[in-house]
Amino acid sequence: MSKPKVLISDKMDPNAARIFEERGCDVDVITGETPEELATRIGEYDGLAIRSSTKVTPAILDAATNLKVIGRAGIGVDNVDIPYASSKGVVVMNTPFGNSITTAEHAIAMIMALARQIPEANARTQAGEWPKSAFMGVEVTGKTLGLIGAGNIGSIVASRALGLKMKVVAYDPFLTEERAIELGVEKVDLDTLLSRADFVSLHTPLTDQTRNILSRERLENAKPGIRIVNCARGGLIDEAALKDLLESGQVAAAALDVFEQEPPASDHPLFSAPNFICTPHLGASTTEAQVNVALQVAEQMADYLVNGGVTNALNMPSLSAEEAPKLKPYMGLAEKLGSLVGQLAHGNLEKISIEREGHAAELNGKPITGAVLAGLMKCYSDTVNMVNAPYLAKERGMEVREVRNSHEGVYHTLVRVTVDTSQGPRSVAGTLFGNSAPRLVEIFGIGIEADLDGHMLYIVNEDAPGFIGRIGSLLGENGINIGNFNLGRRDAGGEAILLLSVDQPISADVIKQACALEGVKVVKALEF
Ligand SMILES: NC(=O)C1=CN([C@@H]2O[C@H](COP(=O)(O)OP(=O)(O)OC[C@H]3O[C@@H](n4cnc5c(N)ncnc54)[C@H](O)[C@@H]3O)[C@@H](O)[C@H]2O)C=CC1
Ligand SMILES: O=C(O)C(=O)COP(=O)(O)O
Repeated sequence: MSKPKVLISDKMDPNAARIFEERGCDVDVITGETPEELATRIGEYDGLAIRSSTKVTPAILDAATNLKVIGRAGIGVDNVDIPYASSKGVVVMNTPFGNSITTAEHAIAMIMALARQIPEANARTQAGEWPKSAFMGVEVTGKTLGLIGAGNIGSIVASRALGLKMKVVAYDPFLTEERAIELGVEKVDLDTLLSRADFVSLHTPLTDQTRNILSRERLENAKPGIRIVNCARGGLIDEAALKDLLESGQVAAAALDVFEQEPPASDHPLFSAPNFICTPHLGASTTEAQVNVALQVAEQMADYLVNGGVTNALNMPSLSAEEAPKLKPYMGLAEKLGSLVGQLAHGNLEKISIEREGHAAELNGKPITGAVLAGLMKCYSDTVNMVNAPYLAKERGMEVREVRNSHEGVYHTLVRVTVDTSQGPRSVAGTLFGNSAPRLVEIFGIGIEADLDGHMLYIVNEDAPGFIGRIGSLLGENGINIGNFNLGRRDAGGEAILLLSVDQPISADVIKQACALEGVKVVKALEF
């Protein structure tokens, strides 16, 4: 098998490339390309490792015909179109903790820089002035810091600010009272926060709910002389309003690490505003954080590409490196069962139930469900996989039910897939032989043992003497060699099933001839 290929398209610590190579991937580091250049190149890669500069748009994803995983060496993923990536079956991962301390420290540095006007004092001193009387700072001790967003980074900022003897209030709809007490912060609503805070620091992702959270109106009604720090995302603050309010003095000072448009235009209005300082999206830029996120993203991506392990994915459930090898044969079985149902069932499949029995019930069910759905929907789309299958199923209004039955039946492990069809529920079931070889053991209530592999012929007929000879002759006359012959029947003389594996695809003409044989009810060519 050829090695997975990974492209690192943003500046990343060299440890990332080293880990990819050590873990069995080929890696190219090509940074600074235009979106058009990236679109031309991306088709050859299985993995794309990025920071915030690469924008993974639908156009890039459409061109990424081999892409399986996008790894964000950092936290924010607003530069990746996750719904579109999901619809394309591409896993999106981030490294949610690797740079949080560093970013929190940057926010604290910004607070201190604003409090003492360090950047401007430095610039004028080095320019030959000694402007001692031009600068009068404020102490942070005893001041109130308002945190908008108290997740990983916000919590670290809170602990550092408390160490600086600030009082901390926080607005975060997902912050519980218990967690607020644990953090030593007071949970308040946004208006209260803005009316009480001397300093505000933003630590939310950019979403439809947080965009423009510091709007002109909110800034105008905030405590006069408020100082604002944004080390989260551009787009959270109305930049034009911020400039006006810095000029009027309503906002005493502001520090931005991030801008709505990055890089900002060289004549960005804020650049001429008083008491404004900024850094070029440096929140995560320390040696420690960059080593952390590079190692982590490469480990996670290589684990997925090489072993199927899933960690910190934003669009699929996690699957540990220990679980992945145990689940692999089950996913093979599940996909084949899904595919069998998809090929045999007619009409709209509105309800599907995936039942795990015995050993299978002890495993993480989500990947098994994803694989069944992927197999099932292969009939409708050739780009479906276990990442996008659950999304596609939802889009089609399919009701998916997972059932666990830890009780062991005839088989020590079993996966059963049942769909509701116009003729009532229809189910197929399979097991693993020797814990690794997928085997079909039942179709529509009839016991039959078969390997679902390659070209197959499925026949339902009336159980009567001579039929096997007739079908054997028919295939022989058409030059079709039978590899495997599997039989099952409901009862003697009743409905019987024949599942043959053959060495070549079966033509429509042969199907027609088989349909014409006496006692035949259904004939279908299957492909696995
Ligand atoms: N400047 C830089 O270089 C860096 C920036 N970041 C940014 O910082 C953001 C926060 O990172 P983490 O703390 O790790 O994320 P997190 O997910 O741990 O925390 C985000 C918090 O925001 C809260 N939140 C969501 N919607 C909200 C709303 N409408 N109002 C108030 N709070 C809301 C969430 O409940 C959560 O507690 C990231 O999304 C990223 O955009 C992260 C790393 C580096
Ligand atoms: O991790 C994040 O969310 C960041 O914003 C860091 O961005 P960067 O990797 O420095 O481009």
